[in-house]
This record gives sequence, structure tokens and C-alpha cells, in this order.
Amino acid sequence: MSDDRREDARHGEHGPGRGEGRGEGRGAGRGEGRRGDRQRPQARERSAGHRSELRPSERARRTDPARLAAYTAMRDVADGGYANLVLPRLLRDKQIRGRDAGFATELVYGATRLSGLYDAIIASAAGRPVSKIDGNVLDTLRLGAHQLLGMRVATHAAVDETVALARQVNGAGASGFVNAVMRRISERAPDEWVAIVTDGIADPVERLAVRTSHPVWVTKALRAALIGHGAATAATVDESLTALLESDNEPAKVSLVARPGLASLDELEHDGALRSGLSPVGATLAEGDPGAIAAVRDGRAAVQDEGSQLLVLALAAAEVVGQAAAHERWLDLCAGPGGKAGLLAALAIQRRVPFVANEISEHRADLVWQTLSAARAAARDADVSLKVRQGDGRDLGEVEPEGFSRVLIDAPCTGLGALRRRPEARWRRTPDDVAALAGLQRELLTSGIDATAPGGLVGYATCSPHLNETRFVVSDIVKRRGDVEVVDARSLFVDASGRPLGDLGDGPFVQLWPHLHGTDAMFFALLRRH
Ligand SMILES: C[S@@+](CC[C@H](N)C(=O)[O-])C[C@H]1O[C@@H](n2cnc3c(N)ncnc32)[C@H](O)[C@@H]1O
Repeated sequence: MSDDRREDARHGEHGPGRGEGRGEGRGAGRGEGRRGDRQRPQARERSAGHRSELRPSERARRTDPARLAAYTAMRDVADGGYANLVLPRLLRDKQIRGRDAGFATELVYGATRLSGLYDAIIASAAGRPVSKIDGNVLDTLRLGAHQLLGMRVATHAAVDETVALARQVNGAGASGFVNAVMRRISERAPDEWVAIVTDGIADPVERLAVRTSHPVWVTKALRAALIGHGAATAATVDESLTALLESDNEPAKVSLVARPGLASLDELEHDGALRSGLSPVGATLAEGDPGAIAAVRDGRAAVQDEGSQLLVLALAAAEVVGQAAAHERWLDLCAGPGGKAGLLAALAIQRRVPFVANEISEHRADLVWQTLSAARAAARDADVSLKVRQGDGRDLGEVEPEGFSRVLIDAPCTGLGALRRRPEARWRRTPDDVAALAGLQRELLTSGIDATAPGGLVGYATCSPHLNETRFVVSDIVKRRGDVEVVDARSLFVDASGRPLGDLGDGPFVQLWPHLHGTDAMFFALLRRH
């Protein structure tokens, strides 16, 4: 079922009136401190000094609002919430701002990402498996472990405040247990704990998985991806894998995109951002709230990973020929919530090319509509058609065969390339998800190719480097059809100075990596329809 309710921007518009639409990764990692070394970060004024201002007698009963908010967010995440959505909402509701908000964010993100490692340490310190510890108490202990082992909170503050939190939220009985476990954890340095919990694990990949707090299946899949995409050889893969997994545990920087024709990099610079060296339309924000920047608030700029920016620019820069060149019209087949559509639409308007953003979910189609608000206004002014369509992308090849010159398929995927931004994702995903998505990814690619005019281009992207979601999908479909060829996309990836990007693999596909490029691990394949 499809619904063309969002008609041509020239013919009036109606807003959805709900949802958030400032592009992808919004809020993720914001305010988090960087950790200086992998196990113990550089001292940070905020963490070390972060103690409750209550009198000692009161401290015995209550912890501070930032820690309480962090605990509440952890419980929401345990109930299926997403840290990058629940935490900003909580902080807003509780009016926790500035350094306290940053402290709470680091607590939740760090404790969640590293919960695999911390659980092993907690089990060892408690002398019992974590499955025998109540989930509420375990979350308290994870937050405490992160203060002791992953941040530089002073030991006495980490222990006292964690015990106070336990008393407040887990009860007096649990607080004694939390006190004992916290004291035991505080007796050893992070490296000692890692040595203890990895002792006896014979397989080096499994040992690395525990040390870097990743599920073993994810660690193995990323290892295979590094080799399969040509980013490592058998001789170098262990080093590369370690760097990749460690970068998954680092907060992602806040990257911004200035949507061309709607905002400029000068404007973002003026508002405190630094120009990106990587993306010609990108900037980064070292500190502060991106929502405080006028261009972001207006939807003329957005929070967006630089890897996402680069692949949209690549699709727009590649040459289309034949029938497709005679009648340019662009499609984003899987557009929700609209991050890439925002950039693609801005480029389309500049070239006076009609643009359609399609999304299956009603809520996410609403987000696309909202994300494109500035682009819609610009399209109206320029008399360029810009539509948001809610419908199944698998139908579009039949509904509009050969109807587009450039088609972006940012396929639903496991997100294993964006683990920095989604702290809980590594623990939620399973190998079954990869298998379940394989059919959908192939169907969407097939439909996208059908919707492309001869001479036109299809860009297939995922924020996962998993071989089953990337190379294997594309190679499979190309082999099955005789009307499409793979174009080497590497030369289309250029940095902010116009220089070709390095470390893109053996081609013809492009695979970006957090540890090599500082971006999410985005995959991009470019196909030309005959
Ligand atoms: C990876 S996300 C796209 C992210 C988006 N391109 C951006 O930059 O903000 C994949 C999207 O595909 C949508 N989707 C899933 N199945 C679909 C289908 N059959 N047709 C169209 N969209 C679909 C999901 O709802 C999700 O919003």
C-alpha cells in the first residue's frame, strides 16, 4: 500500500505535527567525554569533581540527579528503549543540563557499551554469575563499574554515590551487596580486571571480544568484514580488528552537514562548529548542543555522520548517461528519518531535479516530511517538485519502472557499523537479524534497479559492514540480472580539499571504517542500469 499524500511541494503542503526530524544520530554521543586510553580515560574535571552537594547525612539516602537520571535511562533501555532517545528526553524533563547532562550521558553510554566487560568483572567481584543478580541492581553496579573503571571519578565518590543510588532505587538490602561489590572492584586497576576475566579464554578472538565488550558473533563478523572488504589481510587483521572494536567504544563526534543552498559552512563555523577535513559539506561540533544552532533548528543543516554525507555526494557526482541523463529525477527509496534525503534533496533542488523520498513507516515518513521542511520551502521557491511518499519501496520498481535517474537505497540493516552511536545495539542484535534482513535487502535492491532508467545509477548503502548485508547482496543481485553493472565508486569519494579518500578497499565497492576514517562503517555500492 502506498500513499502519495505528500504531494508536490508546489501544490501546497501539510505538516505531520509530530516526531523529531533533525537527521540521523541526533543527540547520540553528545556531551560525552573522550576517554584518553581505552580502559582509563584522561582525568576530566567534570567527572572527578562530580559529587553530590548534599550533606553527608543526606548523601547516605540519595544520590544526585544526574546519576539517578542515568539509572532511569538504563532501566528504560533494559525495557527496550534506545539510549539516544530516552536519555535526552529524561534530561530535558528533569532539567539536567551542561556538565551534569554530559556526565549522565557518559555514564549511560559507557556503562551500556561496556556492559559485556563490566558484567564479567561484576560476576567475578560478586562471586556469582550476573544472571543471579537482579536486573535493577545489575544496572546500578554497571554504572558504578563505569565510574571506577571507565571514567576518572574518585574511588570514594564512585563507591559512595553508587551505594546511595542503590539505597534509593534498589533498597537498603541491595545497597549492602552493592557496597561490597563496588569495594572489591575498586581494589584493582582496569587492566588487572581485564586480565582476570580473560584468563583461561583460549581463543584470541573471544578474548578480544570480552576485552572490548563485544558479542563474539559480532567480533567474528567484523573480522570477516575487514578481510572481505580489503581493509586488512590475514597478517594485519588482528591489529585492525582491535582498532575497530576500540573505536566502537569511543564516543562519536557530533558531525553536522550544511545542506547545500540552504546553509553554508561559514554559517556553521560562525555558530561554533569546525569545518570537516573529510566532507566538503561537513562540520564538527566539539561541544554544545547542535539544537542551539539556528541552521540545525531550521532544517537547513543537520546532525549527520560524514560517511553518510560522502556517499550521498558520490551518488550525486557520478555521471548518468542515456535515457536517464535526458530526464533526471531522483529517488531515496528508504528515506526515514530523512538524514540522507535532506542532503540529496538540497542537491536536487540546486540542479532543478525532481526528488521523491519514499518510506514505508508512517511515523518515519512524517519525520522525513519534517526533516525536509527547509528543502520543501526552497523547492517551492525554485519550482522544483519534491515529494514524500509513504509506501513499500519493494513496489516502486513496478509502480514507476525506469522512472528515476538516480536511486539511493539506504537499506534497513543491522547497524553494526554504527555501534558508537547506539550503545545498546551490539547486545540486541543477533545473527538471526542478518538472515532476516537478507531477503528484504535483495528485494529493495531489485525494486530500486527496476525503478532506474537505462544509463541511470543505483547507490546501495548500509550502515553495516557485515558481508551478508553488503557485498553478498549486491553480487548476488548483479549475478541474477543481466541489466546492471557495478561501477567503481572509489574515485567519487573525495575529502573537503578535493583529494581522493584513502583506505577504501579493493573496489569496486566502498567501505568506510570508524578506525580509519572516523566515520560510521558505511558501505556503498554504485550500480549502472543498462
Ligand atoms: C537505514 S534506514 C534509512 C536511513 C535514512 N536514509 C537516513 O539517512 O535518515 C532504513 C529505512 O528503511 C525503511 N524501510 C524498511 N523497509 C522498507 C520498505 N520495504 N520500503 C521502504 N522503506 C523501508 C525503514 O523504516 C527505515 O526508515
